[in-house]
Amino acid sequence: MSDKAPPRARTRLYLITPPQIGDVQAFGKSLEDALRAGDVASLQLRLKGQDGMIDMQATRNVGRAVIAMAQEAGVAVLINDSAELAQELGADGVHVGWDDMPVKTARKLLGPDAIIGATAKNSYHRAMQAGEDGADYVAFGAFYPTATKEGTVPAELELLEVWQAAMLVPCVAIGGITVANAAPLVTAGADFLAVSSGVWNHEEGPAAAVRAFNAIFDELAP
Ligand SMILES: Cc1ncc(COP(=O)(O)OP(=O)(O)O)c(N)n1
Ligand SMILES: Cc1nc(C(=O)O)sc1CCOP(=O)(O)O
Ligand SMILES: [Mg+2]
Repeated sequence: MSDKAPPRARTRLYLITPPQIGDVQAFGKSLEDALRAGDVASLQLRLKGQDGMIDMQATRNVGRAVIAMAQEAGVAVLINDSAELAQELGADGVHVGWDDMPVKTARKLLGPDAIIGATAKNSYHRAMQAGEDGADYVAFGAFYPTATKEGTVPAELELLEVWQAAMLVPCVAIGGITVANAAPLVTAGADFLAVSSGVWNHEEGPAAAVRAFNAIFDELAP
């Protein structure tokens, strides 16, 4: 038996919805095209009101339109902030931040098979705690400036390097990621890149963005 750590897996894309969606049908079509364009590991429904809090009704509307389609395409669907809503909508899991439900509580509610992700911002300590509490991944960020979320803190590549070398819990990189700035995060050890505007606002459209991210992952695959 070998005591060597298993080889690192190829980095994968973790899509995050725009915070507001005006036309749910048009978004559904755009998402379907994006999911057909290349590998996408997961999709987070992150619908926010003007106050930055989860928009429950928008999440329900978008969820009913896209969750089954994404799951049929092999994409795990997570709901931002609300484990209860994840349960109600039949999603695969929830992403929780520092001010949201604790990881342990979400696990109790959703059970052992649910995917529970946790925000670590730029804190290795918070990430360790989330891993100990049973998170399936930890998310470091923000690696680049972003207009999608207020109040982010800058994160350094070294967090990914150190985490990848020492820990088995997968790490996600988030914050202002585009096809133009993704490569260093892949090389540093991110298991997943979580991307919102870098996909939905790509100049050639979301499907082209998914293709371009996957080309980067292929090129830099370990
Ligand atoms: C994959 C991923 N990472 C981090 C976050 C941020 O979560 P949080 O700090 O709770 O902030 P909001 O997204 O709720 O504004 C995330 N959503 N997804
Ligand atoms: C939701 C979120 N959380 C962040 C964090 O640093 O924890 S940054 C961020 C915004 C992600 O969207 P975009 O890809 O458009 O920058
Ligand atoms: Mg949150």
